Amino acid sequence: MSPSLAKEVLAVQAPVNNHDMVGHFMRNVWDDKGAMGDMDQTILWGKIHRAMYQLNREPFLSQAGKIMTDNIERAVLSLVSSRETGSNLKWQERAHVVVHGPNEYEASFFPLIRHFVADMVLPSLFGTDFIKNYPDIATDLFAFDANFHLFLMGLPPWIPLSGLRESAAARDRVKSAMEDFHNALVAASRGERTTDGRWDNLDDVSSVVKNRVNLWEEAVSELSNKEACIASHAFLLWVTLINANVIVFWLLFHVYQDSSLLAAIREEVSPFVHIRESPGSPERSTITLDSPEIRAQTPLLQSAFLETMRLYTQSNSFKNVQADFVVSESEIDQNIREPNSFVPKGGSKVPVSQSQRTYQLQQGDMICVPFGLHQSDSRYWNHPENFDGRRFIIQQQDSARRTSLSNGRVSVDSTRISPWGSGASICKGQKLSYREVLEIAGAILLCWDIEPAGAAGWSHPGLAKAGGTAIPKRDFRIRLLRRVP
Ligand code: HEM
Repeated sequence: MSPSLAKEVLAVQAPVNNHDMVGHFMRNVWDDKGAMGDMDQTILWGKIHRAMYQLNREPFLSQAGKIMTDNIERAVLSLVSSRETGSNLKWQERAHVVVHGPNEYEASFFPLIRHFVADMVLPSLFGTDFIKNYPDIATDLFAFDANFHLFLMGLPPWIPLSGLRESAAARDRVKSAMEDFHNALVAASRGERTTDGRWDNLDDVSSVVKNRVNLWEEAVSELSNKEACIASHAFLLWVTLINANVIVFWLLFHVYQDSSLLAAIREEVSPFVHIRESPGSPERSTITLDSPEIRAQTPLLQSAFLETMRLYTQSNSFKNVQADFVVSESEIDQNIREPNSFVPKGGSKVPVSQSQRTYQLQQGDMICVPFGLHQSDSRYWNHPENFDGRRFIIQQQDSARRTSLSNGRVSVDSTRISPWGSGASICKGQKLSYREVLEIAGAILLCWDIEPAGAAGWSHPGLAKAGGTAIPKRDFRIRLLRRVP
């Protein structure tokens, strides 16, 4: 489906929605026993869903963004470290870190990055007590997600397929953690304190999560059980962890193997990552991130980020049509899709008429918009199978902004892909994840040298199925050297 058609089909005012799909999804994937599909849809798609929009708005963005940035500044120099024990650095434990010498380590690349990113972002939404009480929540979430496609098909956990039972058990643990967390927040909002001290510090839970808990609590009093509420919290945890973490990994994977791109990105980002070295006592070295400037002044890093999204996100948007309506493809898309779509007229050829690019959709139709297909369509992209970190860079004639790129005024064109979806169900974590990926990737690129540990060099580890962005098929060991003394 061409981009202009996708935009029209998913436009906020188009008579389509995914409400039935969400009911089906929650039943199969999150095992909510049909509770969400059965509940009052005006409450679900009214105030409860609307509360999710706050994730893309202030004050949430500044508050959560600050917590995340503080976490990155505190942790990036200890991405791997011989001085920290594994107990408080889960990402090191998962990555099987081996210490080779002062400031030199070996680790499994994907688990290291995936868990590091999880530990940076989760407290900004769910607060520190949640992570303290459930330090293995990301591990469980990933174990569940490994068989996401089987759950989506509606397979019951007892089917003897490899790992399905374990994934279902991990899903149950995630749901039970969310229920415990929900109950703790409800108790705290009533002024009750837990006697065991596990939930004494819920002040740093984000406003959005607290608000959602309150709204669900109101709705739950009308419902026979909490299944829908718990599944909804688990869903938020899932969407937080299945894309950005993986994107950071693939972005680093491609940038580190291209020395000229790596050098150019480091040059571009370094004015906004302030490193204070402490030679002789490296544990006292610090970094601080200039968040607004990282978002405003790093077109090359952002182009590489978008290129990573183009190659690895495989988003599909499913919708049911609620009323008949008509959509039209743009002339540009028609010509790209069918370059010979000209018809003879008066001795010459003119583009096909608007009516030939128009489609009638009927109430009851089901639509799937496969964004990932467009992202790999050679009619839209030169050598779409290759990673080209500069692909989204555009010249910006009228901007005073200069970058370190040799050709002067440049910017990024983020309109060519829609990895966050489109329309009413567009990703509500778009802005937070933009900041998350740029800051984490930028800080790691400046603080660490990374090269493959195995003889196979940078050969691609292949792609495995996952609920969100495609993950690597096999382990990839790396050597890391800290650049900050
Ligand atoms: C690079 C990272 C991310 C990508 C590529 C991504 C992509 C997506 C996509 C494709 C959808 C479905 C859109 C549709 O159905 O049309 C979605 C939904 C959603 N995402 Fe993200 N996402 C990312 C990060 C995040 C993060 C970090 C959060 C949480 C803070 C988040 C929260 C959500 C929510 C709440 C929804 C459901 C929206 C709704 O149903 O209205 N996402 N995301």
